[in-house]
Amino acid sequence: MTSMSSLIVITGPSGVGKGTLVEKLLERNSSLWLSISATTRSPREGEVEGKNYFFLEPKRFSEVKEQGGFLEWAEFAGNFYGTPKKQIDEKISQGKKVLLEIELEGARQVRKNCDKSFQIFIAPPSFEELEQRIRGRGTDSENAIKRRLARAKEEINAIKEFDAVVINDHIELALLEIERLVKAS
Ligand SMILES: Nc1nc2c(ncn2[C@@H]2O[C@H](COP(=O)(O)OP(=O)(O)O)[C@@H](O)[C@H]2O)c(=O)[nH]1
Ligand SMILES: Nc1ncnc2c1ncn2[C@@H]1O[C@H](COP(=O)(O)OP(=O)(O)O)[C@@H](O)[C@H]1O
Repeated sequence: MTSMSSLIVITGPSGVGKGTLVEKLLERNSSLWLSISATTRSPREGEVEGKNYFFLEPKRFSEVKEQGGFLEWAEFAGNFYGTPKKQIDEKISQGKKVLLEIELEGARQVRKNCDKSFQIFIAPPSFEELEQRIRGRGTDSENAIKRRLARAKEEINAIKEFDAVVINDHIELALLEIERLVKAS
């Protein structure tokens, strides 16, 4: 089975439910491993260093970037985000499927630079519902919400670039669909 993908990329607009879906996927599938990204964004209430992100000062982020420490990186809504290279090869060689929950530019870099990835786009049932979810989450400033919604339009326009699209309407149905795709990838 040479066609198996060990890198699963999950992309989709902010507030669509990526974090919620990924958390449940990890609980239910022990063969999945989530890559923890580095970011220059400030931690939200309840976010934990090393669990949600590695929170880095911009200077430190640049150093890691210059040293080639990121598999991919991108700027999103005024902050930098990157996937640390360390551990990814190790987890793949242990037989894990590695999940990357990243935005569009990062997904494009992975497509270009990595041998084989399977890329899933998570779409909202509607733009209105997306806005309600971001606002309902209650974690972001009005400015951050506006930037995320503007970016969401560009991301949704890139939907055709992805191997599969899953609409996150009923969460259990979305999870089953992602699990089916991951198994088949
Ligand atoms: N390219 C890239 N994007 C990332 C990485 N980590 C997180 N992201 C994306 O950055 C965007 C913003 O993430 P975050 O600030 O946590 O906000 P949220 O999506 O609104 O919860 C999301 O689309 C994430 O998927 C990474 O390592 N690389
Ligand atoms: N299928 C769904 N139906 C309704 N609300 C959802 C669904 N999936 C996630 N949510 C809610 O939407 C909000 C944004 O989800 P989150 O996982 O933080 O999104 P993302 O990681 O894509 O930014 C959260 O409040 C979450 O509980």
